[in-house]
Amino acid sequence: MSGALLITGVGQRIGQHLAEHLQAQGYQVIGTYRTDRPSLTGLSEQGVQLIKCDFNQPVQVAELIAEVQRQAPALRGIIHNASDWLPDSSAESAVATLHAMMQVHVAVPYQLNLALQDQLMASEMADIIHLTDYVAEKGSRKHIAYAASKAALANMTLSFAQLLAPKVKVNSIAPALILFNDGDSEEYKQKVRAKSLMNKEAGADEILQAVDYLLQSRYVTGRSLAVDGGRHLK
Ligand SMILES: NC(=O)C1=CN([C@@H]2O[C@H](COP(=O)(O)OP(=O)(O)OC[C@H]3O[C@@H](n4cnc5c(N)ncnc54)[C@H](OP(=O)(O)O)[C@@H]3O)[C@@H](O)[C@H]2O)C=CC1
Ligand SMILES: Nc1nc2c(c(=O)[nH]1)N=C([C@H](O)[C@@H](O)CO)CN2
Repeated sequence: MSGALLITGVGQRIGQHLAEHLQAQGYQVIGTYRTDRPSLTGLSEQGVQLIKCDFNQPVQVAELIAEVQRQAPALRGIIHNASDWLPDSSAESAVATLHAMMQVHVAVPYQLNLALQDQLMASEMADIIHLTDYVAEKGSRKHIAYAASKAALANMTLSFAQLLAPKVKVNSIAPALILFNDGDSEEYKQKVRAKSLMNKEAGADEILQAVDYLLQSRYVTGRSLAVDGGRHLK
């Protein structure tokens, strides 16, 4: 396993797990982060190239693109992991919520994919992986803007797969209940676990295994890999 991989949102949880393990596999991970966290020290010591970027700041996104183009003239892949899970807010800030969801889940992935396509094409083989969500196909009563933005991201998988084939494969991974958040109550955890046939919190390794499968494939593109414990059958 080799080549430069851009992973967004590596400061914690799934993104951190992906960065640590893909760097250990021999890829040169370029990881974006927004918030300074103790985890970043370990990633840096492991050799991950860290770039601070708030996707709500256009100048910082432009600087990120220029820095990736400098560091990786040939880019093995982009994993769009960065995300905010905002609940729908009160009416007065509803548009702000929708804009925030579309910015992090749609606008920046769209901008990065277009701006870095020459670098992806310069790699012997390349992958784009969009981290979407089971709710992209199902909807969500309490995260309407979030789910709509993930559905848009899933649709971009179809478009970019057609645009960049055959040199660059483009796929989605659609998770459900991979990691709970600090502060989730036992009552909430029990309720959410019960939404899937497997009735469990999957763990970040399930996403790493899905990423490994897609990076090693020479054929799968334009598809969404569901990692959701059979939630669609409950
Ligand atoms: N956890 C789960 O059970 C599920 C996760 N998913 C998807 O999997 C992916 C990983 O999930 P998870 O690890 O829980 O994600 P997190 O909620 O931990 O978010 C990942 C990172 O995204 C970064 N981020 C958020 N907003 C911005 C922004 N405006 N600019 C730059 N970075 C930003 C944050 O960076 P920082 O910390 O540096 O501020 C954060 O650490 C996400 O796309 C998520 O939607 C889908 C279904 C289930
Ligand atoms: N960016 C994030 N997206 C999502 C998260 C999260 O923590 N951050 N969590 C979920 C949950 O798994 C939800 O599906 C059940 O609690 C969904 N997306």
